[in-house]
Amino acid sequence: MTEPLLSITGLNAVSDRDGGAPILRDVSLTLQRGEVRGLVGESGAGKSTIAKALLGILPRTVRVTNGSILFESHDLLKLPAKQLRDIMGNEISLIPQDPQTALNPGRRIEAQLTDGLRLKRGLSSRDARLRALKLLAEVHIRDPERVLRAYPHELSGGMRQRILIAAAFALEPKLVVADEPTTALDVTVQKQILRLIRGLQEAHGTAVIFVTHDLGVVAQICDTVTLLYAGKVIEDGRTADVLGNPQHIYTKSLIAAGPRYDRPDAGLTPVPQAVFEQLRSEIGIREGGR
Ligand SMILES: Nc1ncnc2c1ncn2[C@@H]1O[C@H](COP(=O)(O)OP(=O)(O)OP(=O)(O)O)[C@@H](O)[C@H]1O
Repeated sequence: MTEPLLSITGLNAVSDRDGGAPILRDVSLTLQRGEVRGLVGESGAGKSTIAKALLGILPRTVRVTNGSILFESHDLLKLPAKQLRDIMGNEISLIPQDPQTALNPGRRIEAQLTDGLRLKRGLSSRDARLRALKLLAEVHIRDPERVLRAYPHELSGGMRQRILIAAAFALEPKLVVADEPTTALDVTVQKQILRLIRGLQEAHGTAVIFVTHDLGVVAQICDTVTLLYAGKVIEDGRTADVLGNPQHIYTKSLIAAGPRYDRPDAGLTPVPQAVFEQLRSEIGIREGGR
């Protein structure tokens, strides 16, 4: 196998907000170029913490105590601020969760899409505009000329999310981190957006880390998946293997709990309490604590 694009090894983090409670417990995962990996787990599993560590935006109250995040040959946890800034936005970019707040309300879409192309890629205003028009066409926006002139509030939530996706791919990054990008959207738009992200990553050969709490989303767009619980990797592998032949009882229960994108009429079966007890004892979480 070729050298991975990204390799997280033995990552441990604690919360200084919560008296040093563990947030990540020995997390390791790899990502090949062009691979789409889902990071899945319930609220508090540590998905966003991993995404933030990748983007160099961990809050001050989260402290990494051990481990490395190798992106190509650089350990993102050890890189000087300037080099880290060069990588972020250029080689690693983010599709944020909330299209309502992620765009600057006071600037036209053109300015927001062309800044990076001019400042980081040295394109002239004219070339940056042409590139922005092409990007908008790639995310299937009709009438891209009008959209470039618009302010965010003049566009629907689905349109704004498409623009954020275009922006994330604009500089041809090697890795896009998508942080629950479809949570705020209704189900039909959600499917379109997932297909769009998959189409763009295939066309550009970009690797994607896709943060979600939804196994249906994983089934739809991820090649591989890492399932987390309480900051611990519970299962990891190719999506078809993990979903088709789950090894851990937690994974089995989650799949049974649905809703399944391929079984939309299946009922909801909550994960049994005994499964959480088993998980907590395996991980070494004491009663009531972390
Ligand atoms: N700013 C912070 N400072 C300290 N601890 C934090 C901070 N943000 C989150 N945590 C803790 O880190 C743990 C993991 O949170 P994280 O947000 O990574 O989980 P998640 O899987 O992304 O959940 P969600 O789906 O709710 O976003 C939680 O126990 C949380 O209390």
